[in-house]
Amino acid sequence: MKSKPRIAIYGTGMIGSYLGGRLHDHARVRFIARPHVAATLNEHGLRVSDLHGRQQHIAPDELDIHTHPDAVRDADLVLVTVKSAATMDAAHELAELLTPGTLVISFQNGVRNTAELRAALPGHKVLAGMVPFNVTQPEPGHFHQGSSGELIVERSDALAAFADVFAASAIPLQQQEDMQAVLWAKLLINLNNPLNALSGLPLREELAQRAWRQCLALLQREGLRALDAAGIRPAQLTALPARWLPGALSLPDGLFHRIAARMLAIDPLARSSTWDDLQAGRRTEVDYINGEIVALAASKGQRASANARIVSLIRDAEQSFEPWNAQALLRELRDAP
Ligand SMILES: NC(=O)C1=CN([C@@H]2O[C@H](COP(=O)(O)OP(=O)(O)OC[C@H]3O[C@@H](n4cnc5c(N)ncnc54)[C@H](OP(=O)(O)O)[C@@H]3O)[C@@H](O)[C@H]2O)C=CC1
Ligand SMILES: CC(C)(CO)C(=O)C(=O)O
Repeated sequence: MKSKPRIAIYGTGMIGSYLGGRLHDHARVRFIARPHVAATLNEHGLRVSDLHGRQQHIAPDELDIHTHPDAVRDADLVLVTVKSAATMDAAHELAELLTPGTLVISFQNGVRNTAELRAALPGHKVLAGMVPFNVTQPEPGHFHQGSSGELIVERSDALAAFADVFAASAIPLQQQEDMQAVLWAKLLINLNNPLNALSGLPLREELAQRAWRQCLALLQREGLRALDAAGIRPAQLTALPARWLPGALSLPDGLFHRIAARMLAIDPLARSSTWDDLQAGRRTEVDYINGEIVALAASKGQRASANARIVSLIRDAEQSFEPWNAQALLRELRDAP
């Protein structure tokens, strides 16, 4: 019988815990975690569940948890699941430790993590990945997938040894050639992250309200304009092409709820990872999401004023959080200089 591959989770948080938990029965999963995360998992074990009703619990003594990066040494595959600002540090740590030729997949939001990992890990195969769904932690050690979608990874022969493991773990890998198109399309969706955080509402409640969707439409229109100018065509990740999303989002509530029911098929408690960061008092990824649109627009001689305003509002919220009213924020974004 073939032995199970060794998969290391580098950065055990929402996504790392969930993916690692799912993979546990079909691979030798090793979690590289911060001490407080390791303590939680060692006390409660790891429970993973999803909105389709799948449940799995792994007892503490079955988990292989480490708080030192050294534990990554003998991995066959490393899943990088740190936030974007931590990628460079993770890349340098991995460069010291990985056996040459180890496969690395970035399962992170943002469009530059894979390039950063590749630059620091020239002797390794680094693939871009994308997580379409949301993960929350309803109670310590319990990680819940609150929306649908399949993992997407850059097409590569190197995945042959792992594709069956992911499929058997009910997180199949969809392989695609043009990952920049996928990552930019995901980034357009992630433009909602700061809005969700500023709303103080779960995603489903926020997106059910037209004024919040109009804020998102405004941010996406600026994004699409910048992508057009740069000649980047975002992939289609939702039922509608990216280009049609601002129009659909701007529809009155009744009509939107009828035509976009799938967009609202989200667990009632799910929130964006930017909300998680604000709640935990961490610096958010806003520079790697809305900040990317501001930078791309500027490189093409355009302005993305609404996205720039959102970046500065999130900076303020990182210091002191006050939820926004949707109409007030919409006015603020429309009036952004
Ligand atoms: N949460 C979600 O629902 C989704 C998240 N994503 C994306 O996935 C990526 C991961 O997000 P998420 O899981 O939410 O992030 P989390 O902050 O929950 O988890 C990342 C963990 O990695 C730790 N970490 C950072 N650097 C290191 C290191 N060098 N060694 C060991 N541990 C480290 C962090 O600790 P510390 O905080 O102390 O640095 C943190 O505990 C992000 O890019 C995010 O945008 C994508 C889709 C959905
Ligand atoms: C899944 C989604 C889009 C949820 O907002 C996300 O990527 C995030 O929270 O960072």
